[in-house]
Amino acid sequence: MTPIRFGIIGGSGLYKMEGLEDMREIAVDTPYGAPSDAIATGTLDGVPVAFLARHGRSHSTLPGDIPFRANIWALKSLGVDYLVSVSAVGSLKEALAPRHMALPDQFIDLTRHRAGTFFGDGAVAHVSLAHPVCAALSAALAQAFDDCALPDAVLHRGGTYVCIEGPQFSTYAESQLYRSWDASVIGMTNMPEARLAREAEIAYATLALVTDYDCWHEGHDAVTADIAIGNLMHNAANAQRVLRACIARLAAAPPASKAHSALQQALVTQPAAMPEATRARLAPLLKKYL
Ligand SMILES: CSC[C@H]1O[C@H](OP(=O)(O)O)[C@H](O)[C@@H]1O
Ligand SMILES: Nc1ncnc2[nH]cnc12
Repeated sequence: MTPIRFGIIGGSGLYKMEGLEDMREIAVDTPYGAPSDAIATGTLDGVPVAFLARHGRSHSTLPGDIPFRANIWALKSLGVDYLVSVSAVGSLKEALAPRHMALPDQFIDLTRHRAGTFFGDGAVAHVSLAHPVCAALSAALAQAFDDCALPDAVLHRGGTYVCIEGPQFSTYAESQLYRSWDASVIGMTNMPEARLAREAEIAYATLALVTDYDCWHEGHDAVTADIAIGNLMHNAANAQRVLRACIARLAAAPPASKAHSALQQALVTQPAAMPEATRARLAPLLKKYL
């Protein structure tokens, strides 16, 4: 099968990709079970793309129950090496208002109960997460945003995304704590997604859609799911346009990404020394190192 290099994970409010032609749904079986949903493959303006709804198309999976390893493994096995994650986020800064967009470039991972690595079972690797977002992919998203010239749309470049376990939103004290860390946005899903993408040598970047001011802002009600989804619906069409423009840019000139060689200096156990079953499980990740 021809590799599908460009992947999109849609979060809250983004359950399908508009404009996907010759669409086929693929139920990928992985060593980590089934992904969140069937993966929709097709072409966007002639470019092969794979789309996956992170919580399932009917939004029935909690953030902590998302099969992150199955999702990333499945996309990797299709050939994805550039992955754009779309996520609803709360704002931790006055300047990032609801309905703005942001391109976070750092994460603080406060999740507690999620499987966060493909390695283990006789295979040791330590990838670098110093720069968890692919700068080139994020730049392509920023350029795509400019290409679209969306009236009234605002994009913030950079910033730190705090990933909480959820599913409850934060307490006021927690929200103030994250603000004191100078974090920009808060969500429940980008970790361990970003760390697994790095282990799979997939360039990863998040297009964050600001839906609320969490619960710290005196002039705004504390976030509820209804508030978040309501604001997101206003932004979903814009997000789809930015994604489409981004894919066109990437296809025209796929940028170099350090993520594509993340395992080169990370593998401690050589594949030949790994148990056969582990090597088989990691095959899509290790292919070029075997
Ligand atoms: C419905 S608001 C809370 C929900 O939205 C975000 O999900 P995603 O990143 O998939 O858009 C947030 O992390 C929560 O899961
Ligand atoms: N305030 C918030 N906290 C966590 N996840 C969110 N997703 C959207 N808004 C959020």
